[in-house]
Amino acid sequence: MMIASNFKTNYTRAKADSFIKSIQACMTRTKSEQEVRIFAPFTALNSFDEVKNLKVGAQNFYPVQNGSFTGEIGFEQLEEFGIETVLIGHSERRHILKESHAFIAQKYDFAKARDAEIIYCVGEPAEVRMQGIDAVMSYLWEQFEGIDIHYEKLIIAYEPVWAIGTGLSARLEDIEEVLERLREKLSKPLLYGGSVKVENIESILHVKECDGVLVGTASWNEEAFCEMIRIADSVKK
Ligand SMILES: O=C(CO)COP(=O)(O)O
Repeated sequence: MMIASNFKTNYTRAKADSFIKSIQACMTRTKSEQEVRIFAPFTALNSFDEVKNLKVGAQNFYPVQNGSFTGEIGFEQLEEFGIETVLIGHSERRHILKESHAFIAQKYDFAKARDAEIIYCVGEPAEVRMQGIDAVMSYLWEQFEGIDIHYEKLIIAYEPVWAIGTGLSARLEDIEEVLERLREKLSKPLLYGGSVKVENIESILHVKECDGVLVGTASWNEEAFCEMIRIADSVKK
């Protein structure tokens, strides 16, 4: 399974380096078999390759190799650190930073053309959830418009917007229902994100179509993130 941490706009370079080295040690000590990803801020990127199943990824990028786009980070700047996994379509980029779906799809195609691993994020806002599962699925499938769902290195993260950062994850039956409906058309790994923490990760990972988690807040504590990885190692599916 995949256990991913999204640092969002947190951690200095020094603290991120210490965190990542701590997780490397944790995975070596526990002989973890999980695929672990840490999405650190750009300033914290470096080449961390001591543990084969731990990769540091980028939370964002501008869809060019390089060029004249003041303030942006292109793929050339990611490749310098051996970054080969990216987040695309996170709800905070869609709803806070107002990134259009067309631009998200453009980033997707760019990353795919560079053979990057992509964690593609989808999720509905509360007002859609209140209209019921059919409205939720209609909203989610719109987020796949123009997205190659057969791309070999695609991983999908279902993150209901209303569960992100609230401390209240979606109910297990809601997670199961959405993942099962996504599975009707998608063959790639399905992650859940939205207030995952030590206390609920085991039950979430036992959800039938759940192949892992994408964690924000609770993963910013290295002991907690190491414990989540250990719990994932204990889950037999
Ligand atoms: O956005 C998320 C991961 O990308 C989830 O954040 P929280 O775990 O803080 O709800």
